[in-house]
Amino acid sequence: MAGKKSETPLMRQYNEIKSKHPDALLLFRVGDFYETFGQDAVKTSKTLDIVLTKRANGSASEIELAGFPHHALDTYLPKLVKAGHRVAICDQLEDPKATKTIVKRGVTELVTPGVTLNDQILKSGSNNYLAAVHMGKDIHGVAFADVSTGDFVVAEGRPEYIQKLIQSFGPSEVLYNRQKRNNFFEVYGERLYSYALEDWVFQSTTAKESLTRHFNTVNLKGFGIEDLEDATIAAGAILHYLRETEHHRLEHITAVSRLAEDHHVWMDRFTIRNLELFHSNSPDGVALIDIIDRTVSPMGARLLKRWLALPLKTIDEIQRRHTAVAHFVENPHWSEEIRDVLVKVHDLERLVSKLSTGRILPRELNQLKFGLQAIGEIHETLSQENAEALHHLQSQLTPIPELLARIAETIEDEPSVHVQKGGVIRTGVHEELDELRSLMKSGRDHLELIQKRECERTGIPTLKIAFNNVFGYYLEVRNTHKDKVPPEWVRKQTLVSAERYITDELKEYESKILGAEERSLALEGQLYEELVRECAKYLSTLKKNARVLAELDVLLGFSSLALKENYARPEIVEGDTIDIVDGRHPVIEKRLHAGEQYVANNVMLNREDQQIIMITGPNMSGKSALLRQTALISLLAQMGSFVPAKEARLGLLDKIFVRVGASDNISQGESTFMVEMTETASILNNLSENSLILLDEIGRGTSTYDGISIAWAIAEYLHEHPTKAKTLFATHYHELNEMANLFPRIANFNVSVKELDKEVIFLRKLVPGGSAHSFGIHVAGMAGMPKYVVHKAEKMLADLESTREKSGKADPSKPSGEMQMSFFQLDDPLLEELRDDIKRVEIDTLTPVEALMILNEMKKKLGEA
Ligand SMILES: Nc1ncnc2c1ncn2[C@@H]1O[C@H](COP(=O)(O)OP(=O)(O)OP(=O)(O)O)[C@@H](O)[C@H]1O
Repeated sequence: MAGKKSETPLMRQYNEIKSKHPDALLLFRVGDFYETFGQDAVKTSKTLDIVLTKRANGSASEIELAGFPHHALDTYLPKLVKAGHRVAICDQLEDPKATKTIVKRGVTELVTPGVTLNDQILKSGSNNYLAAVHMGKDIHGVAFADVSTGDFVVAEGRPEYIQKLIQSFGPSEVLYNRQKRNNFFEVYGERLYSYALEDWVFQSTTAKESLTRHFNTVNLKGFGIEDLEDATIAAGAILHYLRETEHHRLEHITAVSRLAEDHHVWMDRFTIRNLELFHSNSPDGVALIDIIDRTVSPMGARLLKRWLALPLKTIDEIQRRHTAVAHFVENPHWSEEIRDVLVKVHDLERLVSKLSTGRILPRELNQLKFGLQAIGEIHETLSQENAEALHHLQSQLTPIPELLARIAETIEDEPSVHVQKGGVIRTGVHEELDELRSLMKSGRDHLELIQKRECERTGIPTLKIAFNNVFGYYLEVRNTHKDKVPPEWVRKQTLVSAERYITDELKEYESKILGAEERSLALEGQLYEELVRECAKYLSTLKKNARVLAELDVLLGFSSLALKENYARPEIVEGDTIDIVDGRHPVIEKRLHAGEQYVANNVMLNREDQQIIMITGPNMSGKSALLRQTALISLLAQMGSFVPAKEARLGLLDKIFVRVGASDNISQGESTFMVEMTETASILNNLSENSLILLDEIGRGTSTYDGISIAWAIAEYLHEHPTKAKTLFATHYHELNEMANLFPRIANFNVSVKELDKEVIFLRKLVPGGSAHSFGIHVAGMAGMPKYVVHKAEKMLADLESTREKSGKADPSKPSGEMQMSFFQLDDPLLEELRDDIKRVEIDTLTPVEALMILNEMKKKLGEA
């Protein structure tokens, strides 16, 4: 305990530092070791599988202890952080030799899952985001920062939007306001790695001050976030946390940018999950990103993820990307050459961050050199091509030949790992350094001469000169030759089989050599720092270059994908058509067994005459694949990629919704019908004219009639809704085929199968028309059900169908008067008035209280009638 009299000074110092970081594991540097004590030691020994010991705590009490050598930090730190610990690294802040009292110590870095620059913790192709969420009254603000790349973005909007962003960005750590803990977990769930900050951090003025101070600006107007109060507060919380974790050199965070909700295609988190964009939903599955990622640099891989999470909505920008990809596709050899150069760029973005924080290693400076070389070459190649499509990239790429030359002239080709070890700065860079080095060399040469001379003089053949830290250079004599040692040698140490001696001459040269060495190392360190500072002047140009190279990498990746997988350039058109010829599912087509061929299909949707396609077909026929491929083709197109189809004419989408009937999600433990309905309800409340909606077996989470009725009602709602959102509805309720007769913009298609002697052969071709029955029993047979079960089921079905036909009841496909009546076609005057009331309501600006008042008003009208 702090302040206890019996405590050793070391433990007193430890306790004092630990009290400032109670929730972090404190790695306390003692000599060559990092030590942990008490509960920290218990956790550390468990996580790292190292020995837990006990030692007297300077008093009668004992304390647990676990430690490891300081050079093992790179191995152990990632393990601790990946196990979910926050780790405070406490170093010795002064040379122990320079002080007579206890060495000064302090925390130099607090490493948490969301804040780290450690290459062993970071994944090269992914960003490592720290997020902060500020929950305003109705609007939430979010900020994402990746200290390893300098990325810093903010957004604000309704909680669903922020949830979706959090899902897309996948932060490693999320900061929130301790006072709003319950609310935070209610909205964002318990699965995130989160950390609570105090309420005062989430204040508008504090945040603004901290941001303007960081960016050295008067206000935040230049970043376009001035009016985003909640987002600004979140961004402020991030900066606060970075300071708290001892990250003070953040010059590489050069700007904060705003993610505008209306700039990108809206996909909610259910859609992202159901389309398996980033993760597959089955253990052995493959996600879309795994198929489309053909990038060759980590920066490209990260940018691709960003593009996939945020597909574009502006025709010009999308077409600019397509045109560049087309250019690469048309010039494959030339493109491959650029890719070969890009491979050499390394992770320029992360190198820039290391520059800014001053933690760049000599060989990383050489990587920067190769990156600069590559930039020069690529710039040159792009300029020669002089293609309109590439102008945008070429014009933003800025070679920095002077910096390239400076690094090349200064750093050795094969420098040692740490500058403290020397051997980093080239000869010819600094006169004094060269002199010191030759002094060291001649000193060492002279030592060799001494050794030779004394060998001859004394007749000791095995005499050798060596060095240790305790008494410097010495002469070592094996015991057998002890008697030949001259009297002027001074004995320093006796070993089992040898003795060690020093001489005046040896010490004279030692001081020359050591003095030169010390001075030369100091000088190298100084020159290295100067170079790093010089490089840091180019931070923002380097960052911009990194960004351009990342974009180039992604576009080249798209072209490689297009060539290898036979993708075509989509035509982006004004209007609302989706017209895909011979479309394929990008992931499934790669996962078929040998000999199987993916069957391509056409899909045509528009708001005028084919708004909703009702797709029936037996289980396993390929309905889900068809639905998803339609969304994925649009999504790929709006990211800037070519698409797996022969042709595609695509009107821009602004929202994509995918919902899957409950039982398809059973593996995720979310099979309740309630989840299915909640997810679907959120689509119906967020429709837009350019939405694409995919409903896969919606309604099957409940009994058949319930399910058919709900599916029917949803399809009818979508048809009647003024947005006329394009919809693909997969179902094995063939009863829904009746809807095509009643609603002009609903069309029936089925995924065809051939029946041969009660065998079902999947043809996987989408053809017009409904299907007569559900084939479920055939599939049961295929699945190896005992024959008895299959026959019994066939008989039961036949019986049920004949009973139903006789009674003519409860079949929504033979609509009763009520079923046919559409909500929007009611002709009762009172209901009409109510309908008008509803239509007048402006949901966007409606407060809950106003909604209640309107409802009350309507109830009154109904009561009076
Ligand atoms: N067009 C296609 N060409 C070749 N194989 C396909 C095609 N579409 C689907 N498949 C194969 O069929 C399998 C089942 O497809 P899918 O899941 O789309 O069927 P489904 O009709 O939705 O079935 P369920 O109703 O049981 O969910 C896929 O995993 C894939 O292997």
